[in-house]
Amino acid sequence: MSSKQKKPHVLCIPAPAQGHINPFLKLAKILNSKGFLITFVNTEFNHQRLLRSQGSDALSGFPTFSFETIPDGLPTPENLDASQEAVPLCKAIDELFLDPFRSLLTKLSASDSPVTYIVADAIMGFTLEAAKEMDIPEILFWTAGAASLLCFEQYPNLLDKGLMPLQDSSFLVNGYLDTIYDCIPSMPGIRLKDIPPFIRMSNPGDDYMVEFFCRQVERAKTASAIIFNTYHELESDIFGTLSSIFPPCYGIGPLNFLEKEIVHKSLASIKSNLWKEEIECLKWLDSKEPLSVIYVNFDLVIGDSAILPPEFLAETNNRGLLASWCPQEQVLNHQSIGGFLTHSGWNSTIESISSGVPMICWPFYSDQQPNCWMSCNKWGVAMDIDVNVKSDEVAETVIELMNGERGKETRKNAIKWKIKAEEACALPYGSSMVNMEKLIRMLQASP
Ligand SMILES: O=c1ccn([C@@H]2O[C@H](COP(=O)(O)OP(=O)(O)O[C@H]3O[C@H](CO)[C@@H](O)[C@H](O)[C@H]3O)[C@@H](O)[C@H]2O)c(=O)[nH]1
Repeated sequence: MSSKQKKPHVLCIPAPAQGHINPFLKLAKILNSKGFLITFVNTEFNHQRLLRSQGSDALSGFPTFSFETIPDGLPTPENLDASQEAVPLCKAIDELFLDPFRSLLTKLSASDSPVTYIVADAIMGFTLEAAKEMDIPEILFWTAGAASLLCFEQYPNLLDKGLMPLQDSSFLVNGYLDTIYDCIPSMPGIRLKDIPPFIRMSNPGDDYMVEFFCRQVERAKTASAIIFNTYHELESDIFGTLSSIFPPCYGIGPLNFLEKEIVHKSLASIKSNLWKEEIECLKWLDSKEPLSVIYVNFDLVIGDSAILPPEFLAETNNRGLLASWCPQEQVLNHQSIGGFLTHSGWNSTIESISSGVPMICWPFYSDQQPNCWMSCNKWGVAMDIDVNVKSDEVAETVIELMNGERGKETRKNAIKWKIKAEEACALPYGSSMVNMEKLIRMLQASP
């Protein structure tokens, strides 16, 4: 047997969206640097997007790291650079992905180096079925924060208790959503409005997402382990509650820190941005005073670029810069950045925490509401913005974060959690480093 054949072979399969591909690719590069053969599976649509944004050679020529694709079964959208919509994508995942995934596994099984372990996105629960059929062990990766998994796990309880869905849309604004929901022991004080909002109103799209998440959460209970891009100290009590409901759960993040520590330089050209990065913004930031810039990114590129009113452009000319896709981790680590106005996607949250940058959270949907709640209430690293906010309140919050007393406190907390994140990723006994070693031993132990 050649040395290549002796290597354990891990297949990594993220859900087909930017916020899932990013942490998965970091994990895959870490595992590859630790000696694993890697097959990374994207949808054909996203693979083509990666080739367009990264260059046609960027993903090939790595002897132990290869990319494979499966079709998503969806019609090709008109705008090839738009995010795919959540409901049709989740339906496709549930109904169309299993067969092509099975065929891919069969093909790889017949090769010189069959797959020895699968690491699948927790919302790609269908993979567990194929893995079972082919007797390949599987670990799940929940790419959001650990707290959000607990919130989704509450969906059946919320329905059983009749707390959700709301009777009608008046309940969205009559104060009902401020009701404290005291059923999650490690999240005391969480309100109904902080629960992922698919469950609020009954309509075909949201009802589907509720069913989808209930199914994925139930399946996740049957995996051999679940990993998270978070660190134990950040969510220690949440991990305590998770352990009574789910298989062993491990925080192995922030992955951007472990990536820096472990990944071989030879893998540097493998990147996950689906959009081309506009790196010129870094030069612009160089010209700004320390802690003077607020970075705003909502990361919701669904249609064409936003059209901003000319008054806004005139007002911000010379003191603002608009970019459509930036190197976010570098931006957050730039000394001129004093705050981050974010939609509270988990990657943005953990990247901001690991850069010591305080946030203003303006969550849109899904796990973003619990991420916002944790950021503001548990970690004190953010201030939140209400959905029905007026522009002068946004301005007030930004000024408070950048210059006010509350802002100072929030920045102090953000720096504290950044230091704890560094400690979690430190060799040899940081909690995430130890968990990563556990994961590696698990993946090596497969038949
Ligand atoms: O100009 C940009 C904008 C974003 N990013 C990166 O893109 C990722 C965005 O991820 P995230 O902040 O998690 O947002 P979404 O893409 O919206 O993430 C989806 O997936 C996440 C992980 O499961 C969930 O937490 C979110 O709710 C869900 O919308 C991050 O790594 C950013 O660094 C850039 O590099 N440049």
